[in-house]
Amino acid sequence: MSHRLQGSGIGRGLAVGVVARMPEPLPEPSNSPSGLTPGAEATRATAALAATATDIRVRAESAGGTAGDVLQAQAYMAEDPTLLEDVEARVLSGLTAERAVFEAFAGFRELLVGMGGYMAERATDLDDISQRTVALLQGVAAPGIPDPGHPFVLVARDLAPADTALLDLTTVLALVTSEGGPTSHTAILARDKAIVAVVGVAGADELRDGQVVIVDAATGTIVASASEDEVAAAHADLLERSTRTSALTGAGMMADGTLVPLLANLGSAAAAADAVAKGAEGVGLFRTEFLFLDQAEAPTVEAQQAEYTALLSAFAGRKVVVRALDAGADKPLSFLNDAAEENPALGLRGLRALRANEQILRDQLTALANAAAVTDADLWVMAPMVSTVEETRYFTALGRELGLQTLGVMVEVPSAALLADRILADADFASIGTNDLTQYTLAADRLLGSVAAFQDPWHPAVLRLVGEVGRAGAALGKPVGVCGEAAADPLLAVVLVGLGVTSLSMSPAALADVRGELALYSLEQAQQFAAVALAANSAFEAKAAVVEALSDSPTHPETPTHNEGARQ
Ligand SMILES: C=C(OP(=O)(O)O)C(=O)O
Ligand SMILES: [Mg+2]
Repeated sequence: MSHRLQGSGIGRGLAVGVVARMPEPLPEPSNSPSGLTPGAEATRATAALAATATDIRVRAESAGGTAGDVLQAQAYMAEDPTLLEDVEARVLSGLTAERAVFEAFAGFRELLVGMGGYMAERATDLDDISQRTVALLQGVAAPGIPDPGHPFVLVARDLAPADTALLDLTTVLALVTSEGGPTSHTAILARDKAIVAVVGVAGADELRDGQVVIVDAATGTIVASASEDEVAAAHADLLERSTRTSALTGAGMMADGTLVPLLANLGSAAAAADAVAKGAEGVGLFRTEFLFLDQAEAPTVEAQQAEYTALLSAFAGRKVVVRALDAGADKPLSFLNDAAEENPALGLRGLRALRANEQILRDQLTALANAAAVTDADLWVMAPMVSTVEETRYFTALGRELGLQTLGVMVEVPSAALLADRILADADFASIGTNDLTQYTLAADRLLGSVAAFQDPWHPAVLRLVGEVGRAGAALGKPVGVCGEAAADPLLAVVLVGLGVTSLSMSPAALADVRGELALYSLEQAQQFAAVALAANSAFEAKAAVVEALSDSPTHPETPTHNEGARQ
């Protein structure tokens, strides 16, 4: 008999296949004393860690894009001086290199897990480095992706970034993990590679090799030991999805011709070409954090200018929205966020941190103005985590002083949404960050698995705030975008447009699905769906009510699956 398991779905794909489990980790290295000198063990340990870092870098280069960035960050972990010192100290106390690496990484892992949230979700990255290095020292193969000789659904406790980044999508139909939250690297990479994935699945440890499962990311469910009828229905669903127009390109447009520009969220200029190939009409959110990560101090104006120039050159004649550095909370930077805070998400982050270090902001805006002057893109610059009208005035005035023309703010805090009419009187545009807006509206840490159920942008409280901003934008004739994950949910994207949002920005992998869904409805229908969602009492009810409303809709296909992007 089939039964259902539940986790957090990444994307909206569907897959049917047999389970192949990731092999168990290597056994713990023995802690009997070393037969070699401490010096010799130290050399073995250092060489093995360096080789692991090099190996991960090679994978980073072959993966490229977001996966490459994630792996580069993991390679830095393998070279972390504090960890190396810890390993050396353990070797000097008489341990073997294997045991010293194992213990040092386990200690650091505990520290990260204790910190919770984003840091805790990096624990898998550390485990992976430890396993690879110990395997290297023992001369055995590191546990890796299984190869059963046919396509399969990969089931694992969690996957290391190196493994997720290099998954062979011709054989891995879907990914199911028992650990990891929606912001773990596994989830980020799965989203980026459009892998059908459900993470944090309670009971996934019971799934066995060869068992037939149906993985539905849209609902976050796994049907285990699926019956023949269930498998047949899933195959019919897959067939129906494959015939849908999921690879549309061209301007984002509703059925009545209303244009809704579909833009890309990017983290590096190197990702621009892929975004253009996937149909991005421009960039709706360029996250500049990566330029500042792993640095002892902020990059120079010249270094930043080179990156911004490369980005703008890839989008000549198109809109590119760059966000000023958003440091703090889940993205701490040593040179900006030095004081310990009890509640960093409510602390000196985003524009607040920049204001406390104004030279860093001035340098960044100068680099952007210089890049805009030598390229033909339409550069818009926005501030992160703005919560007051006064902050809006500060940012737009400073940007204008430094030569920038189009200046806006991110609406990520309820206060900014509620006063959107006053904020948009000063700002040229607003871009709603639904990830943070949901976190702050529902008072639920966006990185904490235990409150993940609250972190749902379908919640009518969040939608009401989006509607406030949409209304203010329409009254003042100012554009209002959405660049949080909500924009990548095709059905929610339609609702957002109905609430007055004028452009949507998302991971390039999501563009085709959103474009296809928008094309099914007129603006008037989107407004009706928005009204239905606003009238609900919960995120679940809001979505269910819209699904019901659209099934009555004349333009919708007969089977309202609205969950494209299936693994086919
Ligand atoms: C787009 C957003 O910003 P980030 O995810 O980078 O905080 C958001 O908060 O929705
Ligand atoms: Mg944000």
